[in-house]
Amino acid sequence: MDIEMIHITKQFDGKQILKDCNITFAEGKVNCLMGASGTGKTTLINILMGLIKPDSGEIRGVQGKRFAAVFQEDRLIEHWDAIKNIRLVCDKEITDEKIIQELEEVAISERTAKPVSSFSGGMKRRVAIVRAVMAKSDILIFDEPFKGLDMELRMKVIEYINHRSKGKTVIVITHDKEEANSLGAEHFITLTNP
Ligand SMILES: Nc1ncnc2c1ncn2[C@@H]1O[C@H](COP(=O)(O)OP(=O)(O)OP(=O)(O)O)[C@@H](O)[C@H]1O
Repeated sequence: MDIEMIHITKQFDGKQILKDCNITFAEGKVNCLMGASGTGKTTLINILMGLIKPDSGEIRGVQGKRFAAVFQEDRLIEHWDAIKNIRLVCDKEITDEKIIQELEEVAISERTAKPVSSFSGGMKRRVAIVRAVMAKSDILIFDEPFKGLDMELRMKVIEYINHRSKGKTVIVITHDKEEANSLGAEHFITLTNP
């Protein structure tokens, strides 16, 4: 079943951010959410995930579904190593070797047992991406996931995501249409100011 967000409205401090917003995300496809800064893309996905309550509106197609997300911030536990950060969301039977193998796919082959506080911004980003991909989920959300990654790493990470998110409903927020195309986006939604 597709995800439907129907008549969603949201105000912050009296300012209307989302006004009667009607959006469908196609099930099992890569959906690309675009729009200028401040049009409420992050707010919309926070509402979708149940992290923010809308002022009004309805959401269909998410009952019993599990979300995993890469937010604009990495949201890692800084004093934990990469493996432990990822393990937090994985099935118990996933081995350290498997996690290391996935990290290698995004070109992290050293420091996996060191606190992520010692990682570069781009390394932290990739740990956050692997963590979301390895989490048990039906709906995978990426909010500007490639910030801080150079072109070569970006391509590597796109390949990794494409390979590992097959069959899931993917929602990616990006300003870059080419990036969306490389991720195989088939469904494009553009938010505008109300
Ligand atoms: N918790 C909050 N309290 C008050 N205002 C907020 C809050 N969260 C978001 N806003 C405001 O809502 C508007 C939309 O923010 P949001 O982050 O959803 O936009 P966006 O489209 O994701 O932007 P960007 O592309 O820059 O990430 C902004 O004007 C922002 O300042």
